[in-house]
Amino acid sequence: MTISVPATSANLGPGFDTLGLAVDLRNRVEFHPSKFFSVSIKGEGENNPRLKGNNLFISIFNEHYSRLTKNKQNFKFTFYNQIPMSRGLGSSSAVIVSAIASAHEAAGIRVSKRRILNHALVYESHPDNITPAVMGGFNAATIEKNKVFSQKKHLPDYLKAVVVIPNKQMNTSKSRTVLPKSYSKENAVYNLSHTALTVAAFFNEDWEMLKLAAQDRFHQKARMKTLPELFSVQKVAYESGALMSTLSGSGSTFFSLVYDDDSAMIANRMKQKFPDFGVKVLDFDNDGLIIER
Ligand SMILES: Nc1ncnc2c1ncn2[C@@H]1O[C@H](COP(=O)(O)OP(=O)(O)O)[C@@H](O)[C@H]1O
Ligand SMILES: N[C@@H](CCOP(=O)(O)O)C(=O)O
Repeated sequence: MTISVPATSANLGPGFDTLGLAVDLRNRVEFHPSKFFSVSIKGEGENNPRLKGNNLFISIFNEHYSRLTKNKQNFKFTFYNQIPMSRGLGSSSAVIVSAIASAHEAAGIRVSKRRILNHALVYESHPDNITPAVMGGFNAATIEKNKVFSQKKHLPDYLKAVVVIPNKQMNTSKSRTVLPKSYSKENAVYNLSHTALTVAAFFNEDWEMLKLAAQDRFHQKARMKTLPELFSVQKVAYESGALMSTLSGSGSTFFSLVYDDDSAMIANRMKQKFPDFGVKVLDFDNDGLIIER
């Protein structure tokens, strides 16, 4: 059995804990029952000994597998990881979603994507990464009574993501501690109106509106100050024609949405200006969680 889940870019400027989209960079896991438990990792995390044992995936998988089957069974897991960890591309969401889906598959129980998403909320309290990780595309999401309610927009092929990935890791829970404890009414209204406009621009495919809409007063500045080159990354992205350019999740990656025709030029500019950072041009992902039986 193979399960794969895409990377995600959350917040998209003003939509803190609300907006997110999926990009075509996937973590894939293959597994089968085995006499002995084993973990093999290829790609991101392959040199991290902490991931070879009871990592986040394994603990969530075990929790769900024993809840569903009341059995103890060993599995051999092989992970093919493309999503860099703690860089704001939703690696933890991908792991959470794939562990829950894998446990259901291993137990022979078919569940809806919506059910998997609601289980994922137990491990990640904000829905902006887990929703596109499960559903694909652009999503606006909220939580009511411990359930995720969301709306998805399919993203067209003529748009691409240019992601600039610094070496510096930014742990999400740590990065949430640098945020203000409260916001003025003026700033709250600012983010509310810009989030509404961002959502409308995505749904109406008014891409030229995104630069204005995707401005934020809640979280980006405080986080970007911990890696000030990110201000230059955003400036170069906009000078080069990016349609929107925002801190990806809690960082450190910077996400730009661009026209396909501009993507190679913008990526090359980024590579020239920021030679120490990784730069990738990615398709958007409209599938989310994929289960191959
Ligand atoms: N492939 C993976 N396998 C196991 N655990 C992972 C993997 N990717 C991420 N994690 C877990 O998620 C944590 C990173 O989560 P977080 O700081 O929220 O970063 P991100 O922005 O990438 O989601 C890692 O420290 C690790 O515990
Ligand atoms: N809304 C969250 C998003 C975190 O995304 P991640 O990819 O950095 O885990 C936040 O801003 O903290």
